[in-house]
Amino acid sequence: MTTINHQPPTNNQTDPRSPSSSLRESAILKIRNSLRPGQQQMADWYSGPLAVSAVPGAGKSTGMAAAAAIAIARQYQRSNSSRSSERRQLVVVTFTRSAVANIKAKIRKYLRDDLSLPQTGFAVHTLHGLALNIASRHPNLSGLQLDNVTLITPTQSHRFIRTAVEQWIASHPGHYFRLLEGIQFDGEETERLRRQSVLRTEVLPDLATTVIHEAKSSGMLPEDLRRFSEQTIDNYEILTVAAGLYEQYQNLMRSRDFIDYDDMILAALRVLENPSARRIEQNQVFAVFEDEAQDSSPLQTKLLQILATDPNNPDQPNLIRVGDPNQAINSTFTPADPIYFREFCEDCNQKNRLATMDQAGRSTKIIIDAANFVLQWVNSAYQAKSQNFPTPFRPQTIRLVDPDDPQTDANPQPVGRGLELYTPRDIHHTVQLLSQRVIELFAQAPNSFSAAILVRENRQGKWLAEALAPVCKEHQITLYDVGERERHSHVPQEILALLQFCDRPHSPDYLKAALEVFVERQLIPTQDLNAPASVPEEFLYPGPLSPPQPESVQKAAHLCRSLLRARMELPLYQLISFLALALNYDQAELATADKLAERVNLQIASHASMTNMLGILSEIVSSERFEPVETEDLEARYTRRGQLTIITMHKAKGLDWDYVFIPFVHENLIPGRFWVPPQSQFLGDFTLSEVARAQIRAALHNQGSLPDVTQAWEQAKYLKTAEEYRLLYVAMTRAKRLLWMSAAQKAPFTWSKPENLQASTPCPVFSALKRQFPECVV
Ligand SMILES: Nc1ncnc2c1ncn2[C@@H]1O[C@H](COP(=O)(O)OP(=O)(O)OP(=O)(O)O)[C@@H](O)[C@H]1O
Repeated sequence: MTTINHQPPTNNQTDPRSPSSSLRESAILKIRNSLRPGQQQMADWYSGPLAVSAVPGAGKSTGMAAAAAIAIARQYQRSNSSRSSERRQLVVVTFTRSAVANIKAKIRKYLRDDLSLPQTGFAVHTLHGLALNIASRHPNLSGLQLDNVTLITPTQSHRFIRTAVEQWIASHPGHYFRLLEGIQFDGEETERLRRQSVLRTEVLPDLATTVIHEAKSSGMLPEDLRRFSEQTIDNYEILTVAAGLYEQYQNLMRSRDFIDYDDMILAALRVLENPSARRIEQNQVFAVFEDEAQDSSPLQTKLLQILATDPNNPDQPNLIRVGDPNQAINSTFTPADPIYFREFCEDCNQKNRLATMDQAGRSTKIIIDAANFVLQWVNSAYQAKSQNFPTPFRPQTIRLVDPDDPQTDANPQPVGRGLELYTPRDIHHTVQLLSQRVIELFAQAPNSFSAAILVRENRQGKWLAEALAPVCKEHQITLYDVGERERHSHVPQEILALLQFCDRPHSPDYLKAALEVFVERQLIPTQDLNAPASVPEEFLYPGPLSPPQPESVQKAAHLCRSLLRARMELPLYQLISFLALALNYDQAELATADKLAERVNLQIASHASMTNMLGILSEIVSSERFEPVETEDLEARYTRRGQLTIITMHKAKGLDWDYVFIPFVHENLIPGRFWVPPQSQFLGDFTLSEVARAQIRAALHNQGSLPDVTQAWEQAKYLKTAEEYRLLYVAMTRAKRLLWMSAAQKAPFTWSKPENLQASTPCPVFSALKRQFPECVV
């Protein structure tokens, strides 16, 4: 472990003779002694940059809260002794809103109970919250008039993205035609219509959303992208297309006073470019502590670095960044890239300012052994395959804590074998084995343990929740499906899609969007929707001469016609409730739909028309203004004792449970692979969005010449599988006493059709675990 060169500042020191200061010093010492060595290094920080690279369960959050409280106490002393009336504060930044609440509570507790200080002198924010704060304090510089702007999240189906695509197509017929031709095309009319639908509603919106986020949150403008595009040669000129889409989107946003999350960061940075505003902001802050630093994008990092800089000592930002590059699980869908945090760690290391927290007390020994094994196995498998890419994990071994560790029951005793590896016959057998184990565990001590099932995607969770419900009911085990709660947020969007279709059934886009909702709700089988959507009339009302429709298409058409009939027959105010029933919503979703209906009907009461209804709903769907603010402490809700939580691996990050079940460790999902959907294979064996993303990353990381399409696609595939393995590592390290994993011999190929079972290969590292830990194979 590296020792930090932490030196108390000499000029501003407290008068050591003062009784209150020596009391405070002993309180600080007491907190420090309650920390383990790595955490103490954080607590010993006085100034300058410090990187903390911590393994899972090392106590990052705990250490950061203690270090923050100590830093605040020292700041009090400093300003008291200099008799300055100016109070600078500590800014703590973390990734999610629930983590904000958690850290805030911990810091307050240290200040109140241990240090007898007022619970002030600090602020905890998410990065976006911090940026918004700065931007709104200086509206003239940031250009953000908060009363006027509307915040949006540009998803693929967002109307701004769709409009940007349409506008780009209209002004770039040549490029568009090249895409339409793809790798081969015989000019056949139905195929042309189908390809148009794929490009307009799938490929280009996907390219736009990916590129806009990737480029924008790295500080790239459309013209930067255009400049980079000159370095690439490919038939479609993907980066040029991407730059065009980005430009259209920016124009739209600007003309309507809309902003996205990246704009918030950019707005704050604009403020900080101004010397006097920068000074004002910097003078309010004495240091910045960042948790989960592996998840920050380059612009976010820049924001923190500026804010943490003391204008009187600009070379040494007072910045602690804590993270774990091995838990970076957002890089394939956000521009966060563990590369940046790794770089910060290396920089700090050269200055002897890297602390490594490699001891963890969360899990029992065998779980730690298993996680270490996975890390090494994956790294060596990758090294054997290719030397061209960095290994998925930073080599780092989790160590058990010392015997005198402050955490009570650190590295607890295992329950059962601690690690249990199952190979059920099929997923129904998985449910049987899993429920047996759950019943046994809950019977032993019903309310004293926490337990969770971690799934890779919400559809698995939904299926499991249904399969487990009867058993849980019989044994009075509370089942909490986190995904179900989230599904409610889709209600307005789904209702809007169906209403738009009812309003204009002959629009291919609206028809397709409605069909997508049916597929998502599993009311019709998964199918290529572009074909029916490109000929709405023939699809809805096939004439005697039309070619016969396959059964899946007939079912879809039937469903669509029933909606249109309802539109004709029902009064407007009943429409939303009818659609909710047609979508087979569960109780809670129905309640959400009712609430929505009530709200919409109230707003259109004086002018009840379909147009007004659609207007109000689009507003609700496309702006974030209406998003319910989470007030509940979600982390506590997810980890409640005596409850079986079903949660995705992504959401489980940062949390832990006594028993963790990971039931579907199959190769097709972990590590999975990128595949090109059949409908867009006419463009080639790659996706435009992933190629563009890899090229932008290469440009950002100054990797010399940009990769061509084949190389970029290879890089994208590498990034994806590397990240999936990190996700598995995060999932495994959530367990304290029992880690239960399984890979059934038969599983669905896709979880949109869980009933279609086929022979399924386990994730390769699962087989390796079985060989390495034969005593754990059940
Ligand atoms: N010094 C300590 N004394 C007592 N308990 C501790 C200490 N440090 C950490 N813990 C406990 O260890 C567990 C893990 O801590 P924490 O959640 O802070 O880890 P983390 O490093 O943020 O984990 P991860 O990165 O895996 O999310 C928690 O239950 C916490 O209460």
